[in-house]
Amino acid sequence: MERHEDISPAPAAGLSAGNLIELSHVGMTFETLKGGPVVALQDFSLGIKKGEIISLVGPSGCGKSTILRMLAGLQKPTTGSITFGEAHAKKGFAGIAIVFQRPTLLPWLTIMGNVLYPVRVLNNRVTPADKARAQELLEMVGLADMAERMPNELSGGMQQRASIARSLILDPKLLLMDEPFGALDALTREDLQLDLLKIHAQTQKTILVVTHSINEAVLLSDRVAVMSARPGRMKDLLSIDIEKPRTHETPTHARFGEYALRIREGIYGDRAKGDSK
Ligand SMILES: Nc1ncnc2c1ncn2[C@@H]1O[C@H](COP(=O)(O)OP(=O)(O)OP(=O)(O)O)[C@@H](O)[C@H]1O
Repeated sequence: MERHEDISPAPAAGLSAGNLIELSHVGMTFETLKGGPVVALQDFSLGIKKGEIISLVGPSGCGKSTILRMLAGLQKPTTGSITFGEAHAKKGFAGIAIVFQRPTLLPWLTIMGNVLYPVRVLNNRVTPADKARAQELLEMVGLADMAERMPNELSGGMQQRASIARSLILDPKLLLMDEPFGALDALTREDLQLDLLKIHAQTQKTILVVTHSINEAVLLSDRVAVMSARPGRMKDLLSIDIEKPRTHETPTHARFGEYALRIREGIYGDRAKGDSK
């Protein structure tokens, strides 16, 4: 619970208007035992705006998870700086929550117990108001009737919904999602993507999503940050101007295809046009 210790919260006054967090010329070099230094990230700058969904896409190994870990306070950049505003103003780790690719629910607790777990850890007790809030969140993610079930009684998609509910229980300012739907089948994945958009419309959370899927990035995002191969740098930053609410039909819009192609070009260069990946 001390994971933010090594990144001092800078005053919110250091942030540009509308930004929740800023990464400024961030670099990360890992020292390895045998292979010498690995430059994972170089000169990466990004302002994350309050209330937006922003995706990071880029080739494997370009430093997406490293950025996420730095934002979570689990790693410190070797160069540059990260300015945290109100995301760190909350008690302990409560300002930032993470959803991983796997649901990581505690198997010995009910779904309600899992959603309430961060409250129990933070406050050492759970109040009726906390329980009511947990039930609200379970309703929001479509699990209203599942509160007393055990995790192994739920499908993978339902477990991931529960972990999204759990991530919201402390009302974080920033929600970090690391390939959150990567382990799900295609249809379940689509459902959860659209449900995440509904949750975002209701909560207006600031959400950063790491994804390997270009279509997922376009569907979910207000902006997409495209990264180059390692050492990861910002290659392109697009605003996705497609109307909301987005639906199952959104990917059929011409503009959706144009954004996807531009991202593909950012990642693959000229190869993108003849590339069916
Ligand atoms: N602790 C570490 N020590 C040494 N190298 C590391 C360490 N963590 C990450 N790296 C290297 O840094 C680079 C970026 O890793 P990172 O996991 O951030 O990439 P990524 O874009 O999330 O990859 P993927 O899309 O495959 O999940 C990779 O080359 C990785 O091998």
